Amino acid sequence: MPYLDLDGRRLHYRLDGTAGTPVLLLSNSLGTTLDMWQPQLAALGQRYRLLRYDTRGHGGSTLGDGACSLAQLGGDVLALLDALDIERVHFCGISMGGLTGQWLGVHAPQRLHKLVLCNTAARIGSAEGWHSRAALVRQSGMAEVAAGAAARWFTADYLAAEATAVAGLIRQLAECDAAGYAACCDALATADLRDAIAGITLPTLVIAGRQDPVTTPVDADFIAGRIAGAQRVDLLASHLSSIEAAAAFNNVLLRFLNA
Ligand SMILES: O=C(O)CC1=CCC(=O)O1
Repeated sequence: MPYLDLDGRRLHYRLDGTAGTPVLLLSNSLGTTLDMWQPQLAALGQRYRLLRYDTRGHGGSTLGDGACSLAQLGGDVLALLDALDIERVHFCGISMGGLTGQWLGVHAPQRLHKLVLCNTAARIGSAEGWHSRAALVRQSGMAEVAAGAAARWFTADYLAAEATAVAGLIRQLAECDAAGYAACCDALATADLRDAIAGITLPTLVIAGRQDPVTTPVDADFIAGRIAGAQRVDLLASHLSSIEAAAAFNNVLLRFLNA
């Protein structure tokens, strides 16, 4: 289990695949870990070296002094690339990870080849909503947020068909460090890249879930409309489309990256 030490914090990551092949960096959503990319490993790992990490305050990555902003989340990615001596990567992030990708596309495009933004928005939710969710978990722990997550993350059909797999993800969310989760809610509360992403010039693919109630196809249209030349795809899924529609997700991603 490799860890990167960063000023009293540690960042948990995994780098799998053959040295010399292009690196695809995968960035997780709020309340998940690098394990969420399990459905991508076999399909994408044949062609790409896969670099995954737990976002700050999640999984094996600690929070540090407690504060968290989108710039810090983006800075963690740059610190990881520097530490591993990797100049440039393809970047794929989902939801909060997609916001981190947008931040990198704006502030560090020289470290990226192609950008894949999945089930995300240039501004996710509202500051008020994130502040109240942060306050809830700081006060009462993860139980209430975990209880509502399945309906935010997956369609009813997927929940019925894959109850065991979903239960595992929800259990992991319930065990998430409340302080780490809340700090990332704080980061989401202030993250607003609606103007800034117009400056992104990287080849970009924007993926939405047709039934995503959190970051909707309209949010994806907004991003694709602001980034010149961005490609735009809808999948038959809710919020965690990389899990719910894994085969289609992998195909779309490979077609874009391999082109
Ligand atoms: O609310 C959720 O659990 C979904 C979500 C919002 C931002 C993110 O990364 O996940």
